Amino acid sequence: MAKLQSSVVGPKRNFPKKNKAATGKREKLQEKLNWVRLIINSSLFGAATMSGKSLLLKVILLGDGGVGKSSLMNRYVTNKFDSQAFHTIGVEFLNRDLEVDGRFVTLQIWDTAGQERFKSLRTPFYRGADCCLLTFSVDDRQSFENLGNWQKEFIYYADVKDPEHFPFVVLGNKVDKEDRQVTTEEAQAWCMENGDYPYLETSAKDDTNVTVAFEEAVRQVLAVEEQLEHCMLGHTIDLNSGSKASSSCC
Ligand SMILES: Nc1nc2c(ncn2[C@@H]2O[C@H](COP(=O)(O)OP(=O)(O)OP(=O)(O)O)[C@@H](O)[C@H]2O)c(=O)[nH]1
Repeated sequence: MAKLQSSVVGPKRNFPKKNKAATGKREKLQEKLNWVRLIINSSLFGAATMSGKSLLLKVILLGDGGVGKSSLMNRYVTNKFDSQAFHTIGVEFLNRDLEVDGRFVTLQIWDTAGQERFKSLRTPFYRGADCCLLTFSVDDRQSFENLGNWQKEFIYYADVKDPEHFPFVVLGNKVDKEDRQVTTEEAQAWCMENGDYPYLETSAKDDTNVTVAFEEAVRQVLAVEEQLEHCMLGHTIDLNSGSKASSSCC
């Protein structure tokens, strides 16, 4: 059903997680280069726009460094998993075409750097996102406790006008691991309290729920769009009768 379209146009990750010595000149130069490429790339795309017959949706993965954001994106788009993945610097994105409930969608997945030191490199790319995937790792309690900070950071830098209705989806990744520090019930409770968000437990390694997670993101966006369309239709004026059509939702 889904058509693969793997086009890496964002920056590459450049240094191994444990090799701090390699974060010198080369990294700074690479960051500058990434900025230029991303400013060009991001200016070419807008949120929820039509490209040909397909709807272009921008979804963004946020969460602490090392929770598996890049691995989820790569599993979904290229069906590959790298157990020696590198930290992301700034952001990168991949596209994949898919069909959800009869709608053709080009999903533009933006993967961000979770490490605090890259904050200024990732936040400029939040604007225009149609959905935000808040990600933590079930074997890392701190990453779960930081979800609220990620949610706030996104709302602030994406300049979300109506946070209560913005489609967030929460992902508890690395469910293949045995040393869990966060239970399913705790995560579900957080989602319920913070906006009744859908919660999915994923494993980029085992390919558990990865497709389901991205499809859920699309469904959430489409549901919001349908709601908006419904509201707009509700506000059309019937010129024949001279009266305003009734509206109950907006
Ligand atoms: N066991 C297991 N390991 C995973 C899974 N997903 C990612 N990993 C591993 O976790 C590490 C971090 O994965 P990344 O995908 O780079 O994490 P990230 O969230 O993109 O990290 P930053 O780029 O620093 O923000 C890598 O060693 C991955 O191989 C998973 O589902 N299960």
